[in-house]
Amino acid sequence: MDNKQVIKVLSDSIAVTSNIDKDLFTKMGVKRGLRNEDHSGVLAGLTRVGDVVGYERQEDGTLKPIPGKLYYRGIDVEELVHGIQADNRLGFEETAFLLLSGKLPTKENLQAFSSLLAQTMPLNHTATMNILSLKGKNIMNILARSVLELYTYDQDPDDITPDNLIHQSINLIAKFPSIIALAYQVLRHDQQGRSLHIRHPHEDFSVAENFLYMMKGPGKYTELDVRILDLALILHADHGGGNNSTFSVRVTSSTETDTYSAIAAGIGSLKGPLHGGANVKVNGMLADMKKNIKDWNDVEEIDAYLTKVLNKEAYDRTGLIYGIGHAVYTISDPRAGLLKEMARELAKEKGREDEFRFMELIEERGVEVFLNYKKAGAKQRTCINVDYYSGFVYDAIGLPEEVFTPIFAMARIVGWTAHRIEELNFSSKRIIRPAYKNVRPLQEFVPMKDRK
Ligand SMILES: CC(=O)SCCNC(=O)CCNC(=O)[C@H](O)C(C)(C)COP(=O)(O)OP(=O)(O)OC[C@H]1O[C@@H](n2cnc3c(N)ncnc32)[C@H](O)[C@@H]1OP(=O)(O)O
Ligand SMILES: O=C([O-])CC(=O)C(=O)O
Repeated sequence: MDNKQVIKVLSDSIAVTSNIDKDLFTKMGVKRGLRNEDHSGVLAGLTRVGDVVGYERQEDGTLKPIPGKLYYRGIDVEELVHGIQADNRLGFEETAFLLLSGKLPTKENLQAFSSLLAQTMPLNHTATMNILSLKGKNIMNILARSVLELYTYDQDPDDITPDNLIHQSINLIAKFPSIIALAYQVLRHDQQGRSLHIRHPHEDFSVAENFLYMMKGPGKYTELDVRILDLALILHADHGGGNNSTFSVRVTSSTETDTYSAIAAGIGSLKGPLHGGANVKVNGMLADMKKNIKDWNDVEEIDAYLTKVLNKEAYDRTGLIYGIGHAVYTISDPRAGLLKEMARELAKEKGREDEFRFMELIEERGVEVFLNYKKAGAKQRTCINVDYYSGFVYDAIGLPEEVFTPIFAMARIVGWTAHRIEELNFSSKRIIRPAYKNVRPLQEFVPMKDRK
C-alpha cells in the first residue's frame, strides 16, 4: 500500500466514523452547537464585559425577535458611537479603555492610555526580523504565529497576576496593527514583487491612523478613511462571551495557560469563514455576483443567483450566503446599521454609489430568499451581520482583502483580553469542561492476524 492509498483508506473512513445523525442530538437532549431548539444559545457563563441582545423571552417561553442591541460594559454601543461622533473625536482607544477597565476614561485617563498604546506599537528588532522570515499567504496565520513568538520576548509570559495581564493586554492591543501591517508589506513584497516598506508608527497618531499610515504611507489616506476605520474598530471590539473566538479564549484561559496561547486560539477561531473570515467571503461573493448578474436592479436575477448559492450551485458551493444570519440577532445587527451609515457616505466620496445600491438590494433579497428557502429550519427573522458591509468599507478606503479579517482581530483583541482577565479573576471560577456522550457502540479488539 503506497502513501496515497493509506490517505484514501483513512479519508474514506471519515464518512462513517464522523457521521452523527442530527436526530440523535434531539433524542439524547444534546444541544447541537450549544444551541437550544429555538436557536437561542445555551447559557454557558456569566460576564460583565459585553452583552448581545437579539430577542426577548416571552412569558410562554417563546422568543420575540427585537432590533439588536450591543452593550459594552453596560453602555449601548449606538450611544457610545454617537457620543464620540458628536464630539468629533476618534473612539477606539476610549472603547478599549472602557472594555478593559469597566469605566469610561476621563480626559486624563484617555490621554495617558492612548499615549501608552502608541508608544507600545513599535515592534522590536527580533520581532520584525521574525515576521520578515515568516512565509505564508494568510495574515491570520502569520498573526497567530507572531503572537506565539511574543511569548519568547516576554520576561514573565506565564504570570497571570492582574498587573501582568493588563501589561500583556496593552502590549497585544498595541502590537496587532504593527504585526498585521508588516505581515502585509512582506506578503506584498514576496508575492507581488513590490518594494518593502517598514513604517515606524507615530506616537501622536491614533491606532486607526497608524494602521493606515503603516499600510499605505503618508498622504495616501483621507480623514474620512481614518474615521471609518476607527468606527469599524469600535464596532468589532467585543461581542460578549459566547461568540466562538471569545469563547475559545475563555475555554483556553480557564486552564490558566499563558496569554499568548489563549489569544492564538482566538485568532484561529476568528479566521474561520463562519466567523470573522466571513468578511472575505462576502467580498468574493459580491465580486461573483457583479460578474454574473447583468442587471443590478433586477430582483428576479438576484433571487435566482441567491437560490443557486443556497442550492450549492454558485459561488463557493457551501450553501451559505455570507454576511447573512446570526446566532443571536434577529431583526438587526446594530453594528451593520452603523457601518452602513458610514459606507453610504464613503460610497458617495469614492464614486461607488451604484455598487452600494446593489449591495442594499442584495441585503434585502438575501434575507427574504434565505427565510423562504429555509422555512421552519430558520429563525423567525434574520438579518445581515457586521461582516456584510465591512469588506466594502475596507475596500473603499483602499485596504486589501488580505487584511480584512486581521482588522477584525485588531479590534477583537480588546474583547479577548477583557474576557480572559475576567475568566481568570472571578471568585467562583472553574475549568471549562463540558461532557460529550459517546454514541459509538463498543467493539471487540481483534488480534492482527484475524483482521480483514
Ligand atoms: C462576526 C460574525 O461572526 S457574524 C457571522 C459571520 N458569518 C457569516 O456571515 C456566514 C453566513 N452565516 C452563517 O453561516 C450563520 O448564519 C451563522 C454561522 C452566522 C449562524 O449560524 P446559526 O447560529 O446556526 O444560525 P441559525 O440558528 O439561524 O441557523 C439555522 C439554519 O440556517 C442555516 N443558515 C444560517 N445562516 C445561513 C446563511 N447565511 N446561508 C445559508 N444557511 C444559513 C444554518 O446553517 C442552520 O442550518 P441547520 O439547521 O441545517 O444547521
Ligand atoms: O456573536 C457571534 O456569534 C459572532 C459575532 O457577531 C461576533 O463575534 O462579532
